[in-house]
Amino acid sequence: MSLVTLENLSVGYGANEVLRGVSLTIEPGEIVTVVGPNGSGKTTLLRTLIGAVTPTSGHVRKSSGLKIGYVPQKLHIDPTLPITVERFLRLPGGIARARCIEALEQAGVADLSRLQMSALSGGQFQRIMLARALISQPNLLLLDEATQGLDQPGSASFYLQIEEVRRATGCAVLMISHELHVVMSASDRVICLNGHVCCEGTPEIVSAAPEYRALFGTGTGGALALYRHEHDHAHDENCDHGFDHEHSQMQAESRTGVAQ
Ligand SMILES: Nc1ncnc2c1ncn2[C@@H]1O[C@H](COP(=O)(O)OP(=O)(O)OP(=O)(O)O)[C@@H](O)[C@H]1O
Repeated sequence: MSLVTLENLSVGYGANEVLRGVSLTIEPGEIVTVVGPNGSGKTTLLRTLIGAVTPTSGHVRKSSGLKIGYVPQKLHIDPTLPITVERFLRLPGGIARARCIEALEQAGVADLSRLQMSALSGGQFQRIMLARALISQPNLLLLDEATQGLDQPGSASFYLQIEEVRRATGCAVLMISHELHVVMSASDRVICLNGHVCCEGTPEIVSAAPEYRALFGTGTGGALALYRHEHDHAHDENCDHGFDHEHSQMQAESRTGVAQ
């Protein structure tokens, strides 16, 4: 049974309809990446999943026993606040120390528990956010641009950790990222969102960074050209991702790891 099923979901803020007719499923244990241009509704999709936004129409069906862990796009902690990593993770109350340590281990940062939150590097901070999301032992992990601000090795390492978390816990992962060349190596499926689901398919690894940069620099059309479009639906006039299916001959490697 699917962990989550979205049926014909539409979401808006006042008169601004951000998502329309979105249908998708998340299966247990799969890693799914959502790509799409700025403002295409990616964050809104995640926020709808966690119940922070109410859909205007359609349904969100969750399997019984679904537990979601959420790593938000940004979390600001007052740098003058003296608080250790362990204390921060146990803040909600009732969290056993052993569970806290286990989550830190799953996030690959067991050695950071005694550090001050203000002393963490950007990459370490995100690992702590990951540990925080893992504390409740979720079977669905949502990541919203979780590597924003990290350098490429930092991002690659973070996503390898996500794969390790999936291997160790069996949780499904739904993540948003712009770093397609890194993220897609870890993804089973990519969903292209632009208000609606433009298309979805299996990702391919882009081998050469210059090609990646060239494509990424061309905006949405380039970014979305990074994976093969394996769908067979006809595009309607609302789909404006600007991708020419006849010119998708990207150099790609087999699923061996992150791009160089
Ligand atoms: N709380 C809100 N109130 C009103 N409008 C909002 C709110 N949150 C998002 N929007 C609008 O909804 C649209 C989609 O925003 P959303 O953050 O979901 O897109 P996104 O694809 O995640 O964008 P980005 O890639 O820039 O993070 C944007 O036009 C945004 O201005």
